[in-house]
Amino acid sequence: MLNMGGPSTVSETHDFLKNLFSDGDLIPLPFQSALAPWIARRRTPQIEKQYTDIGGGSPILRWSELQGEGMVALLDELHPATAPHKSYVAFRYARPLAEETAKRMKEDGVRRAIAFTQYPQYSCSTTGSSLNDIYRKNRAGLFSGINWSVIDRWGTHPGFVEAVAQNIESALRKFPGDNRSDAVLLFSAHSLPMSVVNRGDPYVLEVSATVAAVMGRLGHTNPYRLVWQSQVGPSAWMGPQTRDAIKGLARLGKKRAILVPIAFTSDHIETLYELDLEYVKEAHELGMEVYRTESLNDSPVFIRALADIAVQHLKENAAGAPPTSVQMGLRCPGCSNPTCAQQKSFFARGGNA
Ligand SMILES: C=CC1=C(C)c2cc3[nH]c(cc4nc(cc5[nH]c(cc1n2)c(C)c5CCC(=O)O)C(CCC(=O)O)=C4C)c(C)c3C=C
Ligand code: FES
Ligand SMILES: [Fe+2]
Repeated sequence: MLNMGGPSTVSETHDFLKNLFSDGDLIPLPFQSALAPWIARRRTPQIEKQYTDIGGGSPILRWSELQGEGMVALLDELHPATAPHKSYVAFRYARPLAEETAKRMKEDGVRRAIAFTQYPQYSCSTTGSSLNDIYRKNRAGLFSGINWSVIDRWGTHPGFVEAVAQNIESALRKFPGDNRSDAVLLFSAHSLPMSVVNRGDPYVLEVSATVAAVMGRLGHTNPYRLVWQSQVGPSAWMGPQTRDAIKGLARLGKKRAILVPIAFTSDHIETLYELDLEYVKEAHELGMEVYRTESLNDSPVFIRALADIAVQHLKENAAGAPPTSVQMGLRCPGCSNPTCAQQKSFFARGGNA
């Protein structure tokens, strides 16, 4: 289960940021190995405060383990042909990193693994970076003997869409029935630099597809927009920004909105800090009544969806389907990262198969 991870305790924040700013697949910097520690050190106090304010760390490891355990328990029932199943978490920037996971998999004698991204929508900066990481660690011998296949995206899977829709419906019930339908649904996803969007990264399209599927499932009961949060630094990022959108809606006289985090499956500082402690509060000051939908966290509908996605993948695999999706084979038209090409051909061969 691939994801970026987060510092489980406040004191791990610096290492998390150092790993993040060292990732050339996410943020290519000149003199990266010198600049990354410097930027990380400078940002640490501010980000440490945010993790302190949300309860002393990121809950992502706890949620990932719970989701993984729930998923494999269902998998043993739904797909006994490949049982027993076991889930491992591999984070890109926090413990457990791929090295640690590789070691545990080796100890357990794993021969067959699915690299299952926990980002619903594909971006080369997220899932792509995690796959590049596994590829590099494999080249260094850490995953030797393991055959791989990949679940690279699942942003329109009906079970995932259902889990999000149910959380929206319960948030909407916080408004009295007669003014529920004028509440604006603001789907909010982590933004991307325009340089990445313009390289041809599929994320913006895929997040839009999730939003369209969720609105279809809800029967278009409410007006909605897709907005983008958490941009960092001075360059141009995908917009409109979530904060500006809320201000704009308040200016237009809108009184009610629901914020829907749509590109991340568990709580993190963006939901618990940025949305809850900043934007919801600011909206109230502007006279709006705003709630946020629950993150998927321990949603049984979501855990069932993860199992269903894996079962579908295993069945297709048993029927002779290739180890990666057709879509994963295509590099961004503007890609100049040689690792992307090597990684794609490695996984298309089934890893070490
Ligand atoms: C699926 C969501 C995400 C995409 C796409 C994404 C792209 C992306 N991010 C940065 C830079 C930073 N991101 C940071 C934190 C961060 N990013 C995501 C998700 C996505 N990022 C999350 C969930 C988090 C926070 C973890 C948490 O607990 O909330 C940070 C560090 C925080 C900070 O210093 O402000 C940076 C930096 C880039 C450049 C990028 C696309 C190229
Ligand atoms: S950046 Fe998208 S494939 Fe390389
Ligand atoms: Fe990010």
